[in-house]
Amino acid sequence: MSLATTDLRVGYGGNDVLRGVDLEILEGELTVIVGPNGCGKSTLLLALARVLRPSSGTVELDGRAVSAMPSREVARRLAFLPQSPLGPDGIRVRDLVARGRHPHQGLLRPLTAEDHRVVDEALLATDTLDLSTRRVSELSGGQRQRVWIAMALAQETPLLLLDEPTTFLDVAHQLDVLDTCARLHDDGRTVVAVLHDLNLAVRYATRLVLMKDGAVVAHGRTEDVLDVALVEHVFGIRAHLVTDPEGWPLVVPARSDVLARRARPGAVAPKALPTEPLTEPLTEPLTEPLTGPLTAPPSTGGPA
Ligand SMILES: Nc1ncnc2c1ncn2[C@@H]1O[C@H](COP(=O)(O)OP(=O)(O)OP(=O)(O)O)[C@@H](O)[C@H]1O
Repeated sequence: MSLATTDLRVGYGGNDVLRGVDLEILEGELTVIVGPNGCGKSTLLLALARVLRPSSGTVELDGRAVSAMPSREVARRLAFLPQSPLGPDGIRVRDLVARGRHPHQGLLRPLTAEDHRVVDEALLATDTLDLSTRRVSELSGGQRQRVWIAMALAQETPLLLLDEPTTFLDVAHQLDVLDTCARLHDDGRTVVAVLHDLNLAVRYATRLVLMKDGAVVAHGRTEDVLDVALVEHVFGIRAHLVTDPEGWPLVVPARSDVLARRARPGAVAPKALPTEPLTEPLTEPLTEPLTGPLTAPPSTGGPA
C-alpha cells in the first residue's frame, strides 16, 4: 500500500496552500507530520484522503490516481480521521463506530457477526467500550475523539490517516492512542498522523515529515531528520536537543525573552519526591522576592 504525491498543489477558493509537494508515504511505516499552525498539514491529509481535489499534481494510491478511484474503493484502503469530524445528530457511540464497517457491507445489509467483532475490538482498543450506548454529542472532547478513532479502526484499512488524533486527550490517553498507532504499525499497517507534540512525534514516528509554509522542508527516518537547527527554522524558535533519562531525544524550547526577564534559572528548584508525608507545600518560595518590574532586564544577563 503506497501513497505518493507529485508536485501537489491544492488549496481553497483558487488559492493554493500546498506549493508543489513531492512526498512518498512508505508502506508499513508510522509517518508523523509536524509543522506550525497553518502550514498546510491538514490540507495535505485532506488531499491524500481524496477529500480535496488538487489544482495540479497528483496523489497516487498504489500507483493509481485517487481522483479516479471510486469512493468505496478508497474507503476500503484508507481510513481518514479529520481534525473536526461531524457525526449525525443524536447518534450513539456503537452506531457511529459501526459506520466504519460501511465500506465492507453490502448495500443495506445488516451487520454480520464479524462486523460486530471488529466494532467491539475497536471500542476496546480505544477504551470506549463502556461508552457504547451513550450519545456521541454528550461525550467530553477526549471521549469523543477516542470514539472517532474507534470508527477509523473499525474500517480495518491497511492505511490510516489521522489528523491530530491526540487533540483533547489527557496525557495518559495521548499515550494510549499513540501506543495503538504503534501496535497497528507493528501489525504491518501504514499510519500517517499529524501531531503537534514534537517529542511524542519523535518517540513514535518511524518517519518524520516537517512542513513549513505549504511545503515539505524535510522528510525521512526520524533519527536522520531530527535536527535542532531544522526545528528552529521550521517553528521559528530557539531550542535545545537533549536526551531524557530513558535515552530518548527531547526538544526543549529555550526560554523566551519574557521568561528570561521573570526569574533566574534555579529560582524554583525541582524537588525530589517526598518519602515522608507532605507537611509543607512542594514549591519553595523564591529566596529573593522579585522587587523590580516584571519587564526589567535580567541583572545577571542570564545563566552562567
Ligand atoms: N476551508 C478553508 N477555506 C479557506 N482556507 C482554508 C480552509 N482550511 C484551511 N485554510 C487555510 O489553509 C492554510 C493551511 O491550513 P491547514 O488547516 O492545512 O493548516 P495546518 O498546518 O493543519 O494548521 P493547524 O496546525 O493550525 O491545524 C491556512 O492558511 C488556513 O487558513
